Amino acid sequence: MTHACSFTLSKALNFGALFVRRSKFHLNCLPKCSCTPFRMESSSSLRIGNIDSRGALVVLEGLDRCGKTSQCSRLLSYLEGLGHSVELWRFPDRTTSVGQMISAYLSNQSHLDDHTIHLLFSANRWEKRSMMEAKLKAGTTLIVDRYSYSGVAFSSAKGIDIEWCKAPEIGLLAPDSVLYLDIPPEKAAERGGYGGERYEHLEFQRKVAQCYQMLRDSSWKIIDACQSIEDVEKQLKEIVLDQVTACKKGKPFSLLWSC
Ligand SMILES: Nc1ncnc2c1ncn2[C@@H]1O[C@H](COP(=O)(O)OP(=O)(O)O)[C@@H](O)[C@H]1O
Ligand SMILES: Cc1cn([C@H]2C[C@H](O)[C@@H](COP(=O)(O)OP(=O)(O)O)O2)c(=O)[nH]c1=O
Repeated sequence: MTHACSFTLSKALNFGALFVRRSKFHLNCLPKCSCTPFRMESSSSLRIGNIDSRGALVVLEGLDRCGKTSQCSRLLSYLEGLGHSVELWRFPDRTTSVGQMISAYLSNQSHLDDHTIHLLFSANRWEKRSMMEAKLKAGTTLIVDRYSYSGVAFSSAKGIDIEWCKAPEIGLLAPDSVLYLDIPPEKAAERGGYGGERYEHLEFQRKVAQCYQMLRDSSWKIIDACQSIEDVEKQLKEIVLDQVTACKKGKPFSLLWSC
């Protein structure tokens, strides 16, 4: 078990280092705005007429306890009720061996260098990337609880350079919509349920909130998460349905890092 873990860890770190190196190449080669839409050719695309219909990639982001989990499951039921193909995903995905290392770190059972854990979070997204693309192309909408923005916000809140944090995320699929559940850190802390996990401290969450602000782009919708669960849900449903419709009509994919 220890062996398997250290093997995976070394693989993940090699992979991370490779990405940070390759990202320099990417940064130099890509146009300034790397979210230029493009079509990904594949025989497995769902083609309706001459349109590449696909599922939407919808990401929920925000501080711990902002209400992501509650809203993700409501969105899932809503879209399923309308007859859409939809799945709920979350990052970190703690089911993989990389995910188990992350889980041990978050629950303070292991200690890792800040850069190392950052690359593991990123590797955890990369190991799901091809599955993500396949699902979307097959027409399934993915509602994702946390994504690259969490990766960058939480690591840069520790003082790591933000561009360094973004680098290993370059080339992942860009979300069609990022729903940011906005809540003052003090309010989120009042909701309780802060367990023993590593980042569940008010002072750190304040820094994370500031870092999230630097990541906002045109794909973001900011929702006041202090409203009732039902009011938040109503707003999210509208935004998500618009995206699902746009993607069904063949909205092109984009890649991170979004501008
Ligand atoms: N809009 C809301 N108003 C009040 N309480 C909420 C709201 N949304 C979620 N909660 C409660 O806050 C806690 C954390 O919600 P959860 O959905 O697990 O957040 P997250 O997944 O972002 O950590 C839960 O007890 C949940 O019932
Ligand atoms: C996805 C991701 C999460 N995190 C952090 C955010 C959370 O504090 C923690 C675990 O996420 P999660 O299990 O979603 O916790 P919660 O339900 O409280 O939101 O990991 C990162 O630091 N980097 C990442 O890339």
